[in-house]
Amino acid sequence: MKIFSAQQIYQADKFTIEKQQITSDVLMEQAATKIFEWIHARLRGTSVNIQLFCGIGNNGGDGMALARHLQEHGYVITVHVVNYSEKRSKDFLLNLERLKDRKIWPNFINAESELPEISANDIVVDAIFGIGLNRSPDDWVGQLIGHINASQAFVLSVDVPSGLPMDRAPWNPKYVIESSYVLSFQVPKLAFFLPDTGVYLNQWEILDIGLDPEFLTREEADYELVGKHQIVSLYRPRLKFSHKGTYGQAMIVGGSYGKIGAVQLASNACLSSGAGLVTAFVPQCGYHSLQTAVPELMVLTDTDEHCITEISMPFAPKAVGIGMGLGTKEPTIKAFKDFLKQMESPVVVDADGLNILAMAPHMLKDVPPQSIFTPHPKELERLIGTWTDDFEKLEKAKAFSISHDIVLVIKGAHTIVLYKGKGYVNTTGNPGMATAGSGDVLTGMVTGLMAQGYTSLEAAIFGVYLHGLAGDISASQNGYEALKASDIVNSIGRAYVEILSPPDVEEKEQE
Ligand SMILES: NC(=O)C1=CN([C@@H]2O[C@H](COP(=O)(O)OP(=O)(O)OC[C@H]3O[C@@H](n4cnc5c(N)ncnc54)[C@H](O)[C@@H]3O)[C@@H](O)[C@H]2O)[C@@H](O)CC1
Ligand SMILES: Nc1ncnc2c1ncn2[C@@H]1O[C@H](COP(=O)(O)OP(=O)(O)O)[C@@H](O)[C@H]1O
Ligand SMILES: [K+]
Repeated sequence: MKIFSAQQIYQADKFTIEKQQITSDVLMEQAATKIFEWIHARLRGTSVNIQLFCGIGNNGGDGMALARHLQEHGYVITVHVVNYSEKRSKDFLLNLERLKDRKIWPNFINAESELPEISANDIVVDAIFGIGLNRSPDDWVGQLIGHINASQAFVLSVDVPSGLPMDRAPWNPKYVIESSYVLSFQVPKLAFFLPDTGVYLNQWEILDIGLDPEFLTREEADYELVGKHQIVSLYRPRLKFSHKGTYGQAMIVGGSYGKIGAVQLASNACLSSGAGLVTAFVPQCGYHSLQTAVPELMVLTDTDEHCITEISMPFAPKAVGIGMGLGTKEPTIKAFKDFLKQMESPVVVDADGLNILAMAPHMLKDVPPQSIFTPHPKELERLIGTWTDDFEKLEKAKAFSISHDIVLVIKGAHTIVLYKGKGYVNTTGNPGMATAGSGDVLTGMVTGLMAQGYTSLEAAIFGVYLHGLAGDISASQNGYEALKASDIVNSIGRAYVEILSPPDVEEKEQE
């Protein structure tokens, strides 16, 4: 699913109005009707107090139109107009009049007003600001937002949580609605998926308000939300007359004294993701544990007991994942440097491999094109420097990925894969995966997919989704806290089964 910028959403709006020869208030009515239907399907006329807070732009207009539908169906409503500007939008005014025609008189709130009482049992509809927010809310509006947040009422946001900008961090983190549920129009918004701004919403859902499909199909987006539908289209089926050679020989290089487990996790994940043959290259201290723990694995060792000093590959692997538990000792750095010089096809670089590159950026020129980097936030900062907010981080990361021709996997709650200026936002995974070794598992999986012939970009997108899904399956069985990285490996098989199962009704709708 495409993720459009606010600018593109306004364009879609304009295109739809022109092509379908409708007025803008028809679109607003469609949006408000969809929200009403959503609420009505759940409340079925329950006599709960619904307090609507409406701004004076089109987001507020949506709120006013919704208020009318709610009232017509007998709901108990209070309508507040958050009167933050004299520049009221045309469709807001139209819907204000329609409300007054039905003898509903909103309560106008301005800087001098007392804050309205909100009970924890009320439902708040948040229609103060939408995607048009372009500066900090005034202090009195910010205080009203704080008051709503403190009420503990269920807050349903129209389109976006009010006060949340679409292209930067909030000016004042307290002046943003903490939304229980966001009903967002037509397309998901990037801010929902980034760590600094995603915290303002609990759940979200997309409502189709009838923006023109021609525009939605034709318009290119900088970011895409990756769901099961996209993943299924990347899947490469196993062939009946195949053999292990068909699925490639993968190599996992890493480990140092006390950190052999990282290689074990990655190698196991590589095997379970479907690679035909997997060989681990480790210092000698890792030999026995790996041979015992993973019988399917072949093990090669360095001449050194405790760390890697020279990476010799007696065969040409189809894919290599390197870096987990590697350490950054001088001889290891040299071995890594020689390894990069020797490699021509893309490699997957993780953990200390990335730390070495951050310490010695001149080595970046030796990284084969289309290699995959899988940094967590700290490793990313070492590579690209600090950032002021997530949006700047993404711009810097994109520039890095383009200049080095790297598929950059920015790990997090919503991992984002960047390549050639485009971002792919993942939708699987859970907080149980914030545990030691889960990144090693991802590296093994992505390497295993490359061994099977997936391109770098496909392996990154598919691997990240599969990894998150395996984590979700593990969490559904044992909860978040007990989830260990090895559980993720054990769920890879079920994750494949889930990907290949026919879509259920909800998934079909999202396609
Ligand atoms: N294509 C779509 O997706 C549709 C969008 N609609 C609604 O329209 C909304 C966007 O409406 P608007 O463009 O009118 O913008 P908003 O309703 O988000 O904001 C209203 C206006 O307030 C001003 N403003 C911005 N920040 C301010 C601040 N901090 N203090 C005071 N004033 C400020 C701006 O001039 C802005 O246009 C969407 O979020 C959505 O709710 C719907 O009406 C239907 C169609
Ligand atoms: N809150 C979360 N929600 C979803 N996925 C998460 C969350 N926290 C971590 N993960 C995932 O777990 C992995 C952690 O990787 P990393 O930090 O490198 O772990 P390690 O270095 O211990 O192997 C990443 O793939 C990341 O996306
Ligand atoms: K809103």
